[in-house]
Amino acid sequence: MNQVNVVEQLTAERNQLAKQAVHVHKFGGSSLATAQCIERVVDIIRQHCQLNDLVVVSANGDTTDALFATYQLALERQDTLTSAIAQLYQAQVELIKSLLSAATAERMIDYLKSDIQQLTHWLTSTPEQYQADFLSFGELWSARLLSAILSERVCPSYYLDARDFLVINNDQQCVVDNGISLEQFNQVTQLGKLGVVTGYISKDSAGKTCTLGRNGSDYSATIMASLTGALNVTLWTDVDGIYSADPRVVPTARKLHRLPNGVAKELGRLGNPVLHAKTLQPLTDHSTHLHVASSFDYQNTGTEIGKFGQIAKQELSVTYLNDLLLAQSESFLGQQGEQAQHLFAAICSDTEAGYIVISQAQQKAVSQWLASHDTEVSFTPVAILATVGHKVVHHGDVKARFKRALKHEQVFAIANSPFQHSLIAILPQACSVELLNHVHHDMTKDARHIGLVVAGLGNIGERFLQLLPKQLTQIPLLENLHLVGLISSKKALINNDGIEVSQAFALFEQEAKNYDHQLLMSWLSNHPYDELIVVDITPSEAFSLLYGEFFKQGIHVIGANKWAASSSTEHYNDLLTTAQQHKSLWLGNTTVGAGLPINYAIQDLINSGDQIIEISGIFSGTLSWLFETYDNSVPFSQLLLDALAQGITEPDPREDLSGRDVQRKLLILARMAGFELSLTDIDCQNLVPEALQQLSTEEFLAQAAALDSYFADAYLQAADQGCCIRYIAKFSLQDNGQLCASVGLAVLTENDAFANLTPCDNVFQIRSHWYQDNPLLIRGPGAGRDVTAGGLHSDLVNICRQLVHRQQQVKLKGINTL
Ligand SMILES: Nc1ncnc2c1ncn2[C@@H]1O[C@H](COP(=O)(O)OP(=O)(O)O)[C@@H](O)[C@H]1O
Ligand SMILES: N[C@@H](CC(=O)OP(=O)(O)O)C(=O)O
Repeated sequence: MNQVNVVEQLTAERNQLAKQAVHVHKFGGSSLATAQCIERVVDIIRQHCQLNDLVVVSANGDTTDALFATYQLALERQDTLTSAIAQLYQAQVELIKSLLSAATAERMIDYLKSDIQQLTHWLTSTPEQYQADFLSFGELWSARLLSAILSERVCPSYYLDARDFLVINNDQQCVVDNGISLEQFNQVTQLGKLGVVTGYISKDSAGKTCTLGRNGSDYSATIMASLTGALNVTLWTDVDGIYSADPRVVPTARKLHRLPNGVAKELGRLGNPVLHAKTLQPLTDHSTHLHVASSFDYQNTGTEIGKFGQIAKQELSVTYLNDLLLAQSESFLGQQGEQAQHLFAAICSDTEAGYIVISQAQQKAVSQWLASHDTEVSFTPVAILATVGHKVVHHGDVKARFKRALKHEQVFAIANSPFQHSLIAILPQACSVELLNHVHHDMTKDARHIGLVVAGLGNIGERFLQLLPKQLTQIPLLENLHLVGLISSKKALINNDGIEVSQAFALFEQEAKNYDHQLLMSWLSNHPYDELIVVDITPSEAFSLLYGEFFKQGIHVIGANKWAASSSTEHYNDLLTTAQQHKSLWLGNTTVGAGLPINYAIQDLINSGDQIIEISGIFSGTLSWLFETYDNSVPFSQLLLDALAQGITEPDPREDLSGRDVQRKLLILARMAGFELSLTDIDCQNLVPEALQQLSTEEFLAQAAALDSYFADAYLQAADQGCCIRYIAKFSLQDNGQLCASVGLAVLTENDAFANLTPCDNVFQIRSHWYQDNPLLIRGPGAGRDVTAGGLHSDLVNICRQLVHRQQQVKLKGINTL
């Protein structure tokens, strides 16, 4: 068979199997520690697995530790061995009894008794011959138990002892013999059932049991994926992802949402317990997706390991390994040093200084190798502390920061890592909690990645995006802000690796897909950012109805859209409560007065202890223009058509004349000022006579002259008294504690503060306890492309300022989950 045919056949086999094993789920010991944990795992399997997936399990809880301790007692011939064995037995019996029906439990206990008999025999005769066989019981018991539970409660299931098929070369590297393993796997696998496979254990080519090393079940899982062509591997553990440092030790650790393959490999090699050093080895073609998730909080998104763009590559983390040895010898100089580094897969080395750093277990092997070279060697206990990130060795700034962080510490050397993704400091003493926290802080303090989604790409949206590139370069607070989503009413473009801001519109034109609500919501709930901000520049009520969902996901909203802030009291209060519960921020600077700082003024007064008693003014740019300009020299309807032609009114000017927009704005301000009010509490004068209200836009425009006499009369009556007419909004607190609120046409004296505005300007007058007789006035452009887009940018900077120091809580079992 030629090469192509072999590949084709292998691919065909893989594909066939891929249909069977779609997903490999690995549950670590912590996820299977107690009956309650196992119940949770059964739930996860029920929800996430399908028949023919594979489940790989570790020993329950600390069983492997207990087995090691028992083995040690056996080696030392200690009297306590019998009671240690009894404890192993008892722990399993308790799990079996609490999770299975009486009949199945009885059968399982019979199997267990026979295992105990077997292992007692080994441990009391020649334990050293049976170490691996003995340690294998942890995974065997765990797989047998889970499979029995699944068969009783979920689906047909069977357990597989990996020693029945998984063959490795166990001299040092644990390399899998894929050919034989696959062939034997095909013989033992059962179709139409969910297989539960033992992690951690395998056999060598002579059929002897061997283990894959501590934490080796992760490696078992990726081996299974590679053998079966599974496209996904999920490592379910007790933490909801991989963090920038061990979260049990570093409370400020950040979740790494997406880890590039090479970086994950390096983290595993340098001590991160969530990833065994070899976990990524079998996934050479990178088509399999690796995912770390918490079995204690399985709705929460974990860490994805794969191939990602620039944003994921910026992440840094810190890891450490204690109990290592620094081996110094002439033989570690030059080429020989390189050979030794490779042979012992040293943690790090320096072939100019003549040393390698190895694990304590390697001391004997290294000594033997050096003896054959006839050179002296000295071994010194050391630890390492490393900063890990994509190609960090090439980042002078990261290197400099790492050195600065260690400036006052005792460091033997900063060594060359054999891989480009880490910088490694060798410490003459164990890495302390303080040191780890200190270095982690210095390396990651500025790293919070914020995703930005812009919804609504109309006039203001376009301007907002045009301003964005410059904002990102000139405002330090926006340093880690990435545009990741663009949404119009029909299309959406989402890119986790970031959308180039200077080409946002072109990219949207080329790459946006039809808007799919389901897909969008699922992305929003699984986004890989520390924080996500949605800027709503749509006029859509439907989009505003998503705010509640956004808040539940911890997503922040900047709304130019008035619907949510002026919705019913019940809905509005619900939104506020949900946002508060989920620590989501909601800013709406531009809903009233575009970029004018009316919201800041109100908030500042209230936060400072003042009480607002009245707000009034002209809140509509359109109505401001119309009444500032109208002098009865041309009919009102003609002025209205002029305003329409200039884009000053809405396409249907009745939306402006109805007063509803002003009514909503007054409601928003009243709520901002701390009053509970609904739209119906605000009297609203509709300037469109009833007869014109139901017409189509065209019909209305054709009959607009019907408005003229009303406005001419109003104007002339006012002018007779030296006054003018303006559309005013006002709420005020009455002596009886009631709020009186209305919007409508009012007659003002010519020198009134509201009577002499630049057409289109807004004016806001605030009376409070501190500003009673001489009220606070804010006036200026209250609409328009630049000022509204500018107001949205003001909200964006404001939100980023509030988020910059925010820390997300680590979801870690035992610390904050059950
Ligand atoms: N950088 C890190 N990110 C996440 N977890 C870490 C990290 N460093 C150490 N840990 C710890 O690793 C533990 C998970 O590893 P492990 O004991 O192998 O889990 P399992 O029993 O599921 O295989 C977690 O409890 C977590 O606290
Ligand atoms: N039970 C083995 C193998 C393993 O991978 O366990 P865990 O998934 O709990 O780290 C050990 O404790 O080393």
